[in-house]
Amino acid sequence: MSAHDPAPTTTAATTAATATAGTETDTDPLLARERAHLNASRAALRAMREDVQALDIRDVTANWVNAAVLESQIEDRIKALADLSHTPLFFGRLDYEHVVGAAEAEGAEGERFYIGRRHVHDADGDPMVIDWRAPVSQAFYQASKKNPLDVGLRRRFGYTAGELTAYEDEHLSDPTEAVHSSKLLQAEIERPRVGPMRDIVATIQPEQDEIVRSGLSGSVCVQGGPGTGKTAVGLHRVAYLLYAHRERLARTGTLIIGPNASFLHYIEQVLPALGELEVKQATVDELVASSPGQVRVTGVDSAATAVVKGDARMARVLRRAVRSHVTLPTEPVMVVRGSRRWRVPAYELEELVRELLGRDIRYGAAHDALPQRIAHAVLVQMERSGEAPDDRVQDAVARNPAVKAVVKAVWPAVDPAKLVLRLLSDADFLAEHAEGLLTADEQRALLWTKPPRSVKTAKWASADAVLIDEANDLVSRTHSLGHVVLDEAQDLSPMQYRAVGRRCSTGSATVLGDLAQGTTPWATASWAEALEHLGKPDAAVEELTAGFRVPREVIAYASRLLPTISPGLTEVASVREAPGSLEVRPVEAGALETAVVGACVESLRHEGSIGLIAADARIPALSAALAAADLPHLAPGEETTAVSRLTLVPASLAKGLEYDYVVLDEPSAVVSGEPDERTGLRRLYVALTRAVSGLTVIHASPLPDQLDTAWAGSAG
Ligand SMILES: Nc1ncnc2c1ncn2[C@@H]1O[C@H](COP(=O)(O)OP(=O)(O)OP(=O)(O)O)[C@@H](O)[C@H]1O
Repeated sequence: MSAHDPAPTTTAATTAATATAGTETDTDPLLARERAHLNASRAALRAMREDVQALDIRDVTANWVNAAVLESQIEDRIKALADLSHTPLFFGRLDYEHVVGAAEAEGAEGERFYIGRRHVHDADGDPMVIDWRAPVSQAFYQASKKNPLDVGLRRRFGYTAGELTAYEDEHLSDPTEAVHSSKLLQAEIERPRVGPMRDIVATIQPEQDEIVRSGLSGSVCVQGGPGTGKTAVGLHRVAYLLYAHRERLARTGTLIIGPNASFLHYIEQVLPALGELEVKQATVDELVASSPGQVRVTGVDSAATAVVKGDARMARVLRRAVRSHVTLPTEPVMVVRGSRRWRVPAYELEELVRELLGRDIRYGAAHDALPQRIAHAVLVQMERSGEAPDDRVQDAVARNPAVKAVVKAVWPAVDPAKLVLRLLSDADFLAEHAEGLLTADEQRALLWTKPPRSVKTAKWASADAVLIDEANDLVSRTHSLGHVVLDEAQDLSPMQYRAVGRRCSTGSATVLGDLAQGTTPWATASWAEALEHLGKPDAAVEELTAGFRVPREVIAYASRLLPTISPGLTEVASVREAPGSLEVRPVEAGALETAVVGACVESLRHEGSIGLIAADARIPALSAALAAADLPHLAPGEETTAVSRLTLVPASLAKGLEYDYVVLDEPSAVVSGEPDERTGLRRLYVALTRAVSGLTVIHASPLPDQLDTAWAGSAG
């Protein structure tokens, strides 16, 4: 069989796709040819690596600083050129019907292309593998029978233990060939999930690809139910943007924001596996903690207080409070230089101050500009009286003690942390600036019952750090990055959106989330609102509805909660063909832990990772029960390995994570662990949607009505 063999391809494809190494496929000449290309590509990659290793930089660098920079660049390149045995060099092939035009081909010529994670060329510079992000590769993800994009053949390759063992062909321009679903995609989705998150380059779906490749200048917001690939899409989008706009983003920077450290740890391998080593990751708390003059967070707010602190109206309160430091001058300023005295009258100073207030520049920038403005007024007088002062004179006047004194009185420096401290401790000061914005109750919720003595001794909560960050930005502009990916965005407060928005004010953002998974008291109700706070109201909102994680039966069960927790949201349509399993087991009150441990033991008989998810308050009891049964377990974020596969997951940390088999302990405890029922049910929805292959729910207390009444399945 050859690439252009008229043999019935569906059969050939199916046979080939399901074939494994060591079977008759070893004699398949086509597979042999593809393996030969793989070996030749590997050899070419080795040669590329050796070329870089052999580089002698002694003659080209003028000094040691340049040499050090160049050396580290070379080291990175050597790392990027490593041939990783567990990541195949290419995963697909495209045979175009015609030679591809120069614009799309970029670094590749001809009509046949092998698509892989990186570009590989032979000794003559001819391409052997094309980067998946190159324009010519896009058809691999987008071409269809309906719109073949000039692709005659799309071939997907299957690997077993690093060996090329299977392929699957689609003759897109052949009207007689039936459309069939990809077995390799199914195999990839169903592969056990041990270890950190993996890349999905080989199987990105068309609707995902559109988001991945959307331009750098626009912001995108993706709403998608659990397991629809939002995180995967966000990470691949970063990889794509770095490829398409490498120089610009190297200058401006990219950042991925996730909900907590264990989640960030779970996703941190994806970009390095795609050759991108430079992307930073942070939580919102870490982000604001890194701004200048920040405080140490040691306190916790009540939900009611945190909601007020996170409300966008706080930005206006802070703005008023910052600007309240400006007082209009009532006295003239007298500058003495040599034998002469120059007087700027109060009304002229007032004009300067009013002009700066009206220009809406940052408070700190105006503070820095005012001395120069006053000096300019003095210079005008000097010129009028026949002197010819230059810039140095203006600078000297600006530094004159009389000018400094008037600036200090009129436009004093503001310390953001001290300002927030005063707002939260001084009822009159707060009332003055919150008037017409916050109710008396809201103001009371903000005030510390026992005001701290100083910034250092205050028990700052994380919402306070966000307020300080806002105040910081009112004083001096926050540095903006080129692109920010914000994952699990539904959980941010308006003030947190503003904090993230500042970090991409001159760049763009990818916002990923699911309104139904919002579990903070301030979780966003609509994307339009969230994007407004982020400062990207024009971002395109896309929806992903195909689910790649949760089996059909399990997602259907979890979706019974949707009408209560997020009416109007589309239920995820699972693309998983394997049926998966769902079991709901009621047990006697005293037998809960034993039943849970038993379910973990059963799950461990399967391949892959196991997550035991429970209400946070239940974790100590379950940890003890696992220990008593000699079942070692990990904490979320700790990497599962072939020997250590069971993780005990507090429900509050389950978001974004996934396990092959999930045992869910006592759903009603997960719900009652939250301040209100809707948040509790949303937390439960998150917990119910972490399973890739099977979910066992164990309960001693009645299940929430939404799950129970509608459920006529295998309970018991
Ligand atoms: N096109 C794809 N091919 C193969 N696997 C995919 C694809 N898209 C997503 N997946 C896999 O599906 C799983 C869920 O993806 P991901 O975690 O990105 O979903 P999510 O929408 O962020 O979920 P959640 O809302 O629960 O955070 C992951 O294992 C991911 O690798």
